[in-house]
Amino acid sequence: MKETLSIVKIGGNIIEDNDGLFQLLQSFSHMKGAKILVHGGGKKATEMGNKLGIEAKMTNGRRITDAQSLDVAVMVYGGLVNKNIVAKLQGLGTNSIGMSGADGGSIRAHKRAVQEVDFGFVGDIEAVNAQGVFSLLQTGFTPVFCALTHDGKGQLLNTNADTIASELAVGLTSHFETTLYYCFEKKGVLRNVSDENSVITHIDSHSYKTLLEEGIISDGMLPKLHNCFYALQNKVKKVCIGDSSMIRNESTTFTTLTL
Ligand SMILES: Nc1ncnc2c1ncn2[C@@H]1O[C@H](COP(=O)(O)OP(=O)(O)O)[C@@H](O)[C@H]1O
Ligand SMILES: CC(=O)N[C@@H](CCC(=O)OP(=O)(O)O)C(=O)O
Repeated sequence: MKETLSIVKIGGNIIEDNDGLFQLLQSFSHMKGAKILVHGGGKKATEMGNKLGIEAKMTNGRRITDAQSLDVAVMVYGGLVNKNIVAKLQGLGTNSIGMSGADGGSIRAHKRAVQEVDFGFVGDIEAVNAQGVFSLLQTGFTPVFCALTHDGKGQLLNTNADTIASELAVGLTSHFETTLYYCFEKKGVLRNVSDENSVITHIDSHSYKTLLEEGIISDGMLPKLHNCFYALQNKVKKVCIGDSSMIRNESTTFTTLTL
């Protein structure tokens, strides 16, 4: 039987909340077995960009990344956010190691072709170096991935952190039985975004389609759900969306996805 692997993705709003982030990292530290943390930081990048006079442009939950925005993304995701999380996890006794997709050639991508929208330096993932990441896990490291990939020719690219998490989960199914947790500030996918208690506890491919048609899934929720189903279609064992109580096994109210 394969060993289990938990991949936890945390989003921008958790990262902005110091206490919430620390609580989440504590819970993550207590998780048993092989694990990987993937973080975003979109909000922080927008905030830093604003301070530098670089305005954020988003389309369908994805950032249009010109050369200046890419610099901000590299500084914020690969530097500020990643290194703070790694240091906090070290403080909690988890031997974490900060990773971008360029480190160890772990995630190669290509610059997205221009279609209706020119996303600039946004990377679509081509390959995950599962063997390399597996070796880190076997050595006892806990990788902490930021939202950056590389094209193998020297260019860093900005890739949505939800996508990084699902591609890692899929890539590592060759070595592990993988569970993917999307942690954000809400209890799960909500039927009504302004009602915290309207959690949809189960979504399958059929209800997903209906939720999209009804416009219940929008903004940042679009790439998240897309990535959940991509993972399930590619042998990831379990996918859940919820707040940090989900990974503490304290809450039964979160969203579970099935095909
Ligand atoms: N049906 C929905 N349920 C929950 N959140 C939703 C929904 N539709 C849109 N959203 C929005 O999506 C946001 C989460 O997307 P995003 O900020 O990209 O996630 P993350 O925090 O993981 O980066 C929520 O804060 C919420 O405002
Ligand atoms: C291409 C693209 O959209 N990249 C994302 C990467 C960061 C991210 O995913 O952050 P959250 O998880 O906090 O949203 C961005 O720059 O916003």
